[in-house]
Amino acid sequence: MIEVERLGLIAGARTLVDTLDLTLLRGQLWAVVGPNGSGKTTLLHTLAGLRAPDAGALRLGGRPYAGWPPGEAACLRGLLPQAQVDSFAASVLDLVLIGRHPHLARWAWEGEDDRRIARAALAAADLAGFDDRDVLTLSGGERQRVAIAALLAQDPLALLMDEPLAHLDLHHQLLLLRHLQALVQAQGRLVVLSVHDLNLAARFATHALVLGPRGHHAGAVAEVMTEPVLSAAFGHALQRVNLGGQWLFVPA
Ligand SMILES: Nc1ncnc2c1ncn2[C@@H]1O[C@H](COP(=O)(O)OP(=O)(O)OP(=O)(O)O)[C@@H](O)[C@H]1O
Repeated sequence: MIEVERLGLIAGARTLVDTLDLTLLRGQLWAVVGPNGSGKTTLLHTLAGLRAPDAGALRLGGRPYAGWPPGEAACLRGLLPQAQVDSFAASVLDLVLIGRHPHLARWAWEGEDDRRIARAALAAADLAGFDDRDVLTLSGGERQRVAIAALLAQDPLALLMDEPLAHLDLHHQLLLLRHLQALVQAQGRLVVLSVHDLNLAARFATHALVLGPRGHHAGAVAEVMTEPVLSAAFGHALQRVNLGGQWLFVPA
C-alpha cells in the first residue's frame, strides 16, 4: 500500500530519519513510537504526501504521489492531523461530511448516502446525536472524535493518524483502537498511528516503528518493542513484563 525506500527526513540541521526502508501493507496496524521531536509527525506527513522526502523514494499504491490525481489519492489514504483548530462555527455533521468530498463528482452536493456514511462514522466515534452541535462548543476529546469521524467518513484504504488517542479518555481510546483493529482485520485496511502509550501500542499494533536518537527499528511488534530498543530510544530504562498474556512496559 505504501512503500518507502532509503527515506531520509531532515528538519532544520537535524536528520530525523536516515535510510528508512518500509513496506506498509493492507491488514497491518503500525504504531510509530518515539520521544518528543523524534520525527513521528514529520514521517506521517511525508507518508501522506504533504511533504516531500528529503532523500529516497515513497510510493502509494505503487506510484509516487505526483502520479496520483489528488481526489484519487484521497480515496487511498487519509490523514488525521495532530491539532484541530476551528476558526468558524460549523455543525458537527457538516464537518464530518467534508470527509466525503473525494467521493463526490465535481460540483456535486453530498447525498443521502454520504449523510448515512457520515452518521455511521459519528456513531463509530461515539458521537451519535451530535449532528447539529456547533464544533466551537465541543470539549477537546469530543472535537478529536469529530476529526476521527471525518477520517472514517473519508473511508480511505490507508488511515494515517497522528496521535489519535490524544485528548481521549480510556474508554474512548479502547473504543477507537478496537474499531481500527476491526478495519484492519475485517476489511484489510492499513492503519499507521503515532502514539505515546507503549502498552496500548504493544496490545493493538501488529507492527511498530521505533524512532530514536540512535536510529530506527521497524518490524513485527514482538521483535521491535523490546527492552533494549525502547530503552535506547527513550533514554530511560524500561522493563517488559507479561501480565495475563499482555506485554506491559514499566519504567525503571
Ligand atoms: N522547520 C523546522 N526547522 C527546524 N526544526 C524543525 C522544523 N520543523 C520541525 N522541526 C523539528 O523536527 C523535529 C521533529 O518534529 P515532529 O513534530 O515530527 O516530532 P514528533 O516525534 O511528532 O514529536 P511529538 O512527540 O512532540 O509530537 C522536532 O524537534 C521539531 O522541532
